[in-house]
Amino acid sequence: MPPLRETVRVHGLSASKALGQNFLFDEQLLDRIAAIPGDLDGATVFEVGPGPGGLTRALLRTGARVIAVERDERCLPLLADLAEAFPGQLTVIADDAMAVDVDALTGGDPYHIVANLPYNVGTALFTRWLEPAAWPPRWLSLTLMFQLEVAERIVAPVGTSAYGRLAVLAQWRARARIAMKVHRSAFTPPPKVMSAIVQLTPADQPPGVDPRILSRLTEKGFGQRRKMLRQSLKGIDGAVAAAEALGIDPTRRAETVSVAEWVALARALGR
Ligand SMILES: C[S@@+](CC[C@H](N)C(=O)[O-])C[C@H]1O[C@@H](n2cnc3c(N)ncnc32)[C@H](O)[C@@H]1O
Repeated sequence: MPPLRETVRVHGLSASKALGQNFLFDEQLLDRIAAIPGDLDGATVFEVGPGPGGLTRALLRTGARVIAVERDERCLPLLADLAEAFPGQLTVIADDAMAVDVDALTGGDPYHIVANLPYNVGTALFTRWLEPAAWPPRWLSLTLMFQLEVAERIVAPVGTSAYGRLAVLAQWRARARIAMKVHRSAFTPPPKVMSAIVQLTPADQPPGVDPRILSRLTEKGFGQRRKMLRQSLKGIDGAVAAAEALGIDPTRRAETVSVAEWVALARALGR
C-alpha cells in the first residue's frame, strides 16, 4: 500500500474540525498503539472513527478482524482500498458511532475496542461502554486516545483534583491505566493539548450494586464537589443516613470518598 500521507494527499482529504479530526500518520507509533491490547491475531476489534485509516492499517497488520464505524463519507474510498488490501479483514460501516449497537455489529463475538476518539463524542461513548447493566461486558479491553486531561481524570486516585465521576465510573468495575502519552505534534493538524491512551480491562464487579444508583450518587456528589456530602447528597433519599451508617462522615467532600466507599453507599441504597 502507498504510505498513508501519500494516500491522504492523493484523495485531497483535509481534516475537519467539526468532526474532531486529528490524524495520526506515524506508522511506528500506530503499530505501538495497536500492540497495547496484546496479541490481536484473529481477534475482533471495533474501531470508532478510522478516518483515513492509519490506526486501522496498524490493527489489520496485527491480523485482527476490524469493524470500523466512520461518519465522514469522504474517508470511505480510502477505507475501501484498505479493505481490498487486507481481504476479509475489514468491515466499514458509514454511520454515527453513537447510533450503532456494537454487540450486534460484532456478531456476538467478544471484541476489543481501539480508537483515536473524536473529542466531541469520546466521553459519551466511553460512559456508554462502562455502564451496561450486565457485567462483564462483551468487550475484552478498551484502548482509547483521549486528551491527556481526560485520561488523567479516568485514572485519578481519590483525593486528587482530577478525581471525580469519571474515575469512579471507570474504576469501580474495570482496571484503568495510562498506557502511553502522545505528544500533540504527532497529529495532523496538532491539537492544542497533549493526548494519552488509556487502557481498560473489565474487573470483577462488586456484587449487589445498581450502576444507576452509583451514577446518581456520583452525579450529585461531584456536581457540588466543594460542598459537604450532607449538602450535596441531600436530594437522594436516605443517602446521608446511609453514609453515616457506613462510617462515611457526612462532613467530608466527594473527592475524599474512595471508589470502594461510593460502591458501598450505592449498595446500601439499593437494598
Ligand atoms: C481523532 S480522528 C482519528 C482518525 C484516525 N483514526 C487516526 O487515528 O488518524 C476521529 C475520527 O472520528 C470520526 N468521527 C467523528 N465523529 C464520529 C461519530 N459520531 N461516529 C463515527 N465517527 C466519528 C472523524 O470523522 C475522524 O475520522
